[in-house]
Amino acid sequence: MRVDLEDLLFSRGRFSLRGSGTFGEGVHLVSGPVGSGKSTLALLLAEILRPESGAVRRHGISSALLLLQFPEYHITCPTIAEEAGSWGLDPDELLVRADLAGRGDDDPFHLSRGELKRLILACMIMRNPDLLMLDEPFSSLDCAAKRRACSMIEGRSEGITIIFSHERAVLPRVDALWEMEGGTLRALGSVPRAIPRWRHAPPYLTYALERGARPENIRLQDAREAICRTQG
Ligand SMILES: Nc1ncnc2c1ncn2[C@@H]1O[C@H](COP(=O)(O)OP(=O)(O)OP(=O)(O)O)[C@@H](O)[C@H]1O
Repeated sequence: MRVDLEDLLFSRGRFSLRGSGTFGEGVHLVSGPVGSGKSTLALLLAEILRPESGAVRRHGISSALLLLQFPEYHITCPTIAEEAGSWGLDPDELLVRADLAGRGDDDPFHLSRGELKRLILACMIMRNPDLLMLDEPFSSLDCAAKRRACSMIEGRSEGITIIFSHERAVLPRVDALWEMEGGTLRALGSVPRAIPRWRHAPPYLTYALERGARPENIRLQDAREAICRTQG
């Protein structure tokens, strides 16, 4: 199972996106500043946008889902329970998973944006597609909800998960790092070897690296453990 980007080129006004590389099984983080092109890449990978030249080729993938940055765009039903049904999911199970038990009869638009994001993310994780693309899954969430979203993502035992995010505080364990800068995608490689190459690494990782620590992954706890090991 993999997705190949072959010399991708996409232009919109003065903005151009370029990228090549392969997304294999596991969790990938495409990080980069606001406006660097992460959402555009997500739409190209989801085949919603078409490249000017080059190609996105999927191999061995039979199902794909894209979590849009604005979760309102996913809503199609007047109640949360019906929304669950539209995904082919059991409403009670979904509501527990999304920490929204007892809210099945509510209008999805009455949820806060963070609650809505949690709901749609839970729908997608429960559908378990081969290719799951998550555009800014942590925005609008508080720290506890970000941590819950991270464990949902880490709980996926197979398939390809690609996270597009500028989040630099609460992150999940990942297998590979990519960086988007000014429309250019750079493959940094697999974690942990890629961590020192990450220009927009969260401050806690930079701090750990500067002290000679070598975190095994990108989470705060990985940086803490690495510092502990270094200090004996
Ligand atoms: N529909 C559009 N029409 C014109 N320009 C757009 C459109 N959508 C995005 N852009 C521009 O394309 C560039 C890349 O935008 P994109 O949304 O992909 O960035 P991003 O890295 O996802 O940003 P963010 O972190 O804010 O989500 C930006 O300069 C943006 O202003």
